[in-house]
Amino acid sequence: MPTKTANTAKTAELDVLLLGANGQVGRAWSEARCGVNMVAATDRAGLDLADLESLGETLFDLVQASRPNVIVNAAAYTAVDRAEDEEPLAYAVNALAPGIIASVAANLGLPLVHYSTDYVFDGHGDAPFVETDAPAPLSAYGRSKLAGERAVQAAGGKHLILRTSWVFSMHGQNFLKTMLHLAQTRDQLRVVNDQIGAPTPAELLVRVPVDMLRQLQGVSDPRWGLYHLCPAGYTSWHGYAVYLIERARAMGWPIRVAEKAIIGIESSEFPVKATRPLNSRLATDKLQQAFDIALPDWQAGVDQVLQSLESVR
Ligand SMILES: NC(=O)C1=CN([C@@H]2O[C@H](COP(=O)(O)OP(=O)(O)OC[C@H]3O[C@@H](n4cnc5c(N)ncnc54)[C@H](OP(=O)(O)O)[C@@H]3O)[C@@H](O)[C@H]2O)C=CC1
Ligand SMILES: Cc1cn([C@H]2C[C@H](O)[C@@H](COP(=O)(O)OP(=O)(O)O[C@H]3O[C@@H](C)C(=O)[C@@H](O)[C@H]3O)O2)c(=O)[nH]c1=O
Repeated sequence: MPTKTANTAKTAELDVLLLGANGQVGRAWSEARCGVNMVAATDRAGLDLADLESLGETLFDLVQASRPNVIVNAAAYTAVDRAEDEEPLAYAVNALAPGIIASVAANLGLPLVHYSTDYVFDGHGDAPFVETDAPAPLSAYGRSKLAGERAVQAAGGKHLILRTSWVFSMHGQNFLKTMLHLAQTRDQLRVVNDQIGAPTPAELLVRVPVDMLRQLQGVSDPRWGLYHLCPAGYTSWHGYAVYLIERARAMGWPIRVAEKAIIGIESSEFPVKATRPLNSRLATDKLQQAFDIALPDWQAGVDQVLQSLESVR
C-alpha cells in the first residue's frame, strides 16, 4: 500500500515518490542513506501498473498527497521467459504504464527516473552499445521495455532513462542468489559462457541517479535524457558465476561444487523460452562525461552483496 513517511531535515534533498518499492532497485531506493527523502513508496498492491484505467488518477492523487520533487519508477515486469507467453501483460506494465506515469509527471512538472535494459539490443558484435545504437530486441520483454522508453520520451517531460544490465542485490531474485544456492546444493553447474555483459548492483542504480539529479539544473538543463549505466568491465554469465562462487568459498560459505565443475556452455545448450543478446555490453562514456561520475568495477558490487548476504547467513 502507499505509505507516507515524515519529511526529514532538508539539504537540497530529493523528495522521492517511488513505484516498485519491493523490487531489487526499489529496495535499494528505500535503503538509500544520502539525500533521499522517501515521501511515498508504493508496491503492486498500492499501485498496480497493469491497471491502466485507474493508474493515472491514482498516481495523480498520490502526488498531490505526498508532494514529491521526483518520481522514480522501479516497477517492471521482469520475468524474461514468462513474458514470451504474457506479452500483453508485459507490454502493459513495461510500456503503457510508463507512458501514463510519464504523462502525469510531465503534466505536474516533475522529473521521472525510469529504468530500461540491455535486452533492447540484439547483441550483435562485441563492442559496447552506445545510446545512439539502433535497438532491435530479441524478446517480448525487450520489446516491451523499448516501447516503455519511447513512451517516456514521447510524454515530453524531464526524465532520466537508465539502461542497465544483469541487476543483482541481496534482495529478491537474481542470478547471483540463484548461483549461490545451486553452488551449495549441486555437484556440477552448467552456465552459458557466450553471453557477455556487466553485472550491476542495484545500489549503483540509486547512487548514480541521485548524483545526476543533484547536478541537474532545472528544466532547461540539456543533460536530461537516456543513459547507459552499469559498472566497468564485463564478463560472461559463466565468468560471473565462477567469480561469485569462488569469492563465497573464500569467505567460508559451504560451497559444494568444485571450481572445475562449473562448466561453461553455449547458449544453445541451455534452452530457454526467450532469446538473450550475446553481447549485453553497454558503453557508459556519455553518463561519465556529462556528470563526471566514475563507475566501479563489477566485481566490487559482487563482493559487497556477498558480504551483506554473509552478515545474515
Ligand atoms: N533485474 C535485472 O536484471 C534488470 C532490470 N532492469 C530494469 O530495472 C528496473 C528494476 O528492476 P528490478 O528491481 O531488478 O526488478 P524486480 O523484478 O526485482 O522488481 C520489479 C518490481 O516491479 C513490481 N511489479 C511487477 N509488476 C507490477 C505491477 N503490475 N504493478 C506494480 N508493480 C509491479 C514487482 O512487484 P512484486 O514484488 O509484487 O512482484 C517488483 O517489486 C526495471 O525497469 C527492470 O526492467 C534492467 C536491466 C536488468
Ligand atoms: C540458472 C542458470 C542460468 N543460466 C543462464 C540462462 C541465461 O542465459 C543467463 C541468465 O539467466 P537469468 O534467467 O538469471 O537472467 P535473465 O532473466 O535473462 O536476466 C535478465 O533480466 C532482465 C530483467 C534484464 O533486464 C537483463 O539485463 C538480465 O539481467 O544464465 C545458465 O546458463 N545456467 C544456470 O544454471
